[in-house]
Amino acid sequence: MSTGVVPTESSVRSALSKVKDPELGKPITEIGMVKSVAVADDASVDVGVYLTTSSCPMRTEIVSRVEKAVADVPGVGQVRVELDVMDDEQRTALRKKLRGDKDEPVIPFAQPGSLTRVYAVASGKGGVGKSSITVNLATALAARGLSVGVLDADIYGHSVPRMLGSDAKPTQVERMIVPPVSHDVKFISIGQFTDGNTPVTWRGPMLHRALQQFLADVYWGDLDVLLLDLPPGTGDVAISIAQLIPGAEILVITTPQQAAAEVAERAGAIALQTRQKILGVVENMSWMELPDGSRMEPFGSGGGQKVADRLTRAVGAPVKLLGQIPLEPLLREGGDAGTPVVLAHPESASGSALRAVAEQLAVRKRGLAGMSLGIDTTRRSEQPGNLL
Ligand SMILES: Nc1ncnc2c1ncn2[C@@H]1O[C@H](COP(=O)(O)OP(=O)(O)OP(=O)(O)O)[C@@H](O)[C@H]1O
Repeated sequence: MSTGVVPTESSVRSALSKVKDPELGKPITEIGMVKSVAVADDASVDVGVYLTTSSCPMRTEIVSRVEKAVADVPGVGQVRVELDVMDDEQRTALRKKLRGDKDEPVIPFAQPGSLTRVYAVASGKGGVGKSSITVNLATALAARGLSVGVLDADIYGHSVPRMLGSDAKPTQVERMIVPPVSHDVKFISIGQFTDGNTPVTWRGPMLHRALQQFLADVYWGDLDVLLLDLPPGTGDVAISIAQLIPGAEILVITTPQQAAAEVAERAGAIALQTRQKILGVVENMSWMELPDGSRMEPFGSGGGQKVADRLTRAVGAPVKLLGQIPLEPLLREGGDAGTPVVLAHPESASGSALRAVAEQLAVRKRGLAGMSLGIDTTRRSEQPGNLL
């Protein structure tokens, strides 16, 4: 581009300050990723960029962001990007910059004053669509401009990566784990740390430790919302979450079916023991629309409202049915293809219903919805996991 303007190193650096690392979400100039900038007489520019690790999965994206930003600087001719890898000292400096100088990482969401809303998505039974709903709510909230993370703690299913269409592995910078991003959602899954489809058979303490690590060692950045996809049932993980993030609120997923509603209600009742707040109930697979426009209810009706009513009575404050999601092939196809239905077909029946639930979560003011269950748990069963 010959505009007569001569590019300077400072104009190039100022353009680079607008380039963010795709995973860390920070300007590359701030986190020590710009190694060098050289502007030649012929107005071509050489930029040296440090990657955090040599196996950085985002290298192509980083190069293209840098090339584009520099090429847009008036007067710049050819742009060449040369990659290098940070040494240990640089990585330590980066980790300290992002996480502070603490030896033991803390769980940011458990700190007083944390602005991240943490929603634990729970169901009594497997297969009611908990992961599908988690992923759709996450991407719908991200599409609304919120900064969103998903922690897939479903040791039996860990289907979040597939539903988000990404098999990218997290990047490790010393002890800090940087989550991959798909559809603008940062995500970490137990599945990223195991081989293929090997079932995870961790129990109690090991699982607790893994969750603690995912919450403390993962660099989530400043999230507006963190969604946790819990394994079905209550048990160990729900108790761990309650201990690790006492402020997490429970979103209960059920189908309209009586039996599913009963177990979902018990899953919600775990909150009574852990004193967590219940955010609301979502009923999935509520009806199927037939070609003539009529609705068929393969799983019966009323389960979601029943769970909401029973939980309302149990906690003594309103628990709302936040939405009913129809059974629709597009939703399953979105999950299989890795593009959630709220993005692939936002106007579909299931897409609209899910977006309406996301809207309620997005506009929710902190501390207003959900109720603190001021119940003395000490006199209840000592083994809350036995509830189910
Ligand atoms: N409303 C829906 N319409 C069509 N298919 C759906 C719907 N909800 C979920 N499914 C499909 O049902 C299957 C189970 O859903 P999903 O994996 O989300 O359930 P889950 O409760 O997370 O299960 P698990 O706890 O076993 O991991 C998936 O194939 C998903 O695509």
